[in-house]
Amino acid sequence: MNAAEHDTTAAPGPATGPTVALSAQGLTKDFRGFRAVNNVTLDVVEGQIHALVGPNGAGKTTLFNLLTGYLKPTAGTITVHGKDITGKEPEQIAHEGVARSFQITSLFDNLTPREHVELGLQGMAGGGLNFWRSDKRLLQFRERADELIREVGLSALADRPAGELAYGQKRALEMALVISLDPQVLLLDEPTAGMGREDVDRTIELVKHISTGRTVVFVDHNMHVVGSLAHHVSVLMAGEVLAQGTYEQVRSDERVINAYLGEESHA
Ligand SMILES: Nc1ncnc2c1ncn2[C@@H]1O[C@H](COP(=O)(O)OP(=O)(O)OP(=O)(O)O)[C@@H](O)[C@H]1O
Repeated sequence: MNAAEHDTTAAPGPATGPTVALSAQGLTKDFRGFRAVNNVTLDVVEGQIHALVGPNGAGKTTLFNLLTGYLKPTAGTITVHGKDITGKEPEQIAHEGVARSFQITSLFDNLTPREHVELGLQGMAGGGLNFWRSDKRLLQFRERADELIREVGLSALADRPAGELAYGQKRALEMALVISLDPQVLLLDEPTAGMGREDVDRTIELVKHISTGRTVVFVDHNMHVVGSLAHHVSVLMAGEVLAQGTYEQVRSDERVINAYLGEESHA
């Protein structure tokens, strides 16, 4: 099944079909002779939320790292809005409007959410991540920072040290940092990993909210999250795309049931 057949956002019209935001063609990654990603071809349609799922070791993280430039492919190409970004550095890919979620380790315990976002905005504005800049200079980013913090539901905690935030709140702060880059394509690596049900549901709503006007690719093991968010699902198995389609389509696919959804109980 082809992503183009499930587009929900592109205007009707030209036979060219929906716009592809991010595309992998024949993407392959070998680690010392072990093929972790094998000839993966997939299109992420602009404006859609695209899930990458699959059993442990299927190659999801490797594919994610290839798409964001943290790993270089052994073969194949990656394009963003038609532009070839294969082999480019993560920073160059970020310049093309592709951002990925930060890991929790990138937060500083002593800095508040507001300071984190202000510094992120400062870095993006070309000021670099200079902690010794004057408060006055940072003030210019305050308004936007407060807006982003509000968007992720952290206004009440804006001035608390990040080290005091609960796990789900730290993940929300990471989300604010990613969207502060104002990416067109947002890649979220297991946005609900390690969360309890309440935080999972909050994160689902948050991802829906921040996906407005953006394209989102996410990796997640939680089928409730995938079913709630994804317009399109690519199922990986042993480094290959086993099936693609809507959540309903892939979950009723015999190959997927055999290979993966049998594991759903411990997702
Ligand atoms: N740097 C590496 N060197 C060697 N093998 C690797 C490396 N990174 C990943 N692999 C192997 O590639 C395969 C795919 O791993 P990957 O982490 O991409 O899977 P995954 O689908 O993300 O799994 P999980 O859901 O457990 O995170 C695994 O067999 C893994 O052991």
